[in-house]
Amino acid sequence: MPNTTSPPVLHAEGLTKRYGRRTALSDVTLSVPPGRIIGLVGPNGAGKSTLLHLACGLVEPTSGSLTVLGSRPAADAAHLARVGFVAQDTPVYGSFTVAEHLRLGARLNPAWDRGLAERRIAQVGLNPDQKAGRLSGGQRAQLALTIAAAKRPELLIFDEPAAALDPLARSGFLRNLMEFVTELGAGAVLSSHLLDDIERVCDHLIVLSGSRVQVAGDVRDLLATHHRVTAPPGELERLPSGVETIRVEHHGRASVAVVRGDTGPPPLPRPAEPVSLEELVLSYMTRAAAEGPR
Ligand SMILES: Nc1ncnc2c1ncn2[C@@H]1O[C@H](COP(=O)(O)OP(=O)(O)OP(=O)(O)O)[C@@H](O)[C@H]1O
Repeated sequence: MPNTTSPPVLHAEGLTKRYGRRTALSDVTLSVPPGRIIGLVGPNGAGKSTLLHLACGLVEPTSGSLTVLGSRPAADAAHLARVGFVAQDTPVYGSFTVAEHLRLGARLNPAWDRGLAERRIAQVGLNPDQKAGRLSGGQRAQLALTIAAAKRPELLIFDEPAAALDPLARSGFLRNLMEFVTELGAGAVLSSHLLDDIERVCDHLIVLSGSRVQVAGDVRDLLATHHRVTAPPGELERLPSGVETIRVEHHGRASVAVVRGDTGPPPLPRPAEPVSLEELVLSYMTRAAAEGPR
């Protein structure tokens, strides 16, 4: 079980990744304590997969640093075994059966939990003799999740794992993911465009947009420090110091702002209302899109 003396699950300082002249990730600095389920959200091309690929050691930073569970990503075989990765398209070997995938997993991973793998395959109704190439998207995602979890990693990384699944399959998949994380005592990073999913399973949020982190933190803290204020136009242009405007929308005779005040309830001229996680995320994404690349 992770404890408070464990190193941060992710720790980035000035992390930058360029592909040729294209900047995929720019000057990312963040630190996430262990044992969290981290939601990574952002528009297409924001840099989410790049951050996850850096965390798995699949690509190297151009500059800056990143540690995962206290070490350089994929530093050695032992570190590789501590991280389970499920890639965006949940790749499997089409001509291998489900059972062959499990045997391969056992051969490649010293801490392979055969009991967990076989129990999970039975629970989700996968036929061990079925060729993986004939599985549906949902079944493939379940197989990939089972393989990642049977490594008994300390951190599970998922790149849009549920994107191709129908709502019922997605709901089941997320429930399984939560069960695994609890059973393994592991942390997880989950990138998704589906804010409902993020809201359902994540307790830590990172919003990436335009290759930069727009906001990151504990979900409860973020919801406690962000508010919605509605006021006549003009009134929201002069907010007290210590209150940051994230986004303002004008609707006829009213303006609606999402604001951030980190030192208790913001001293606002109008009542502050709570925001949903979706509203918070969209406010940061809208602001980043309006600012354009920096
Ligand atoms: N191998 C690569 N070569 C060149 N450019 C790349 C490469 N991988 C990513 N990029 C670029 O880096 C930027 C970030 O891409 P990335 O895939 O990390 O975004 P994303 O947030 O995961 O997007 P999506 O939500 O569409 O999956 C994009 O502009 C993308 O075109």
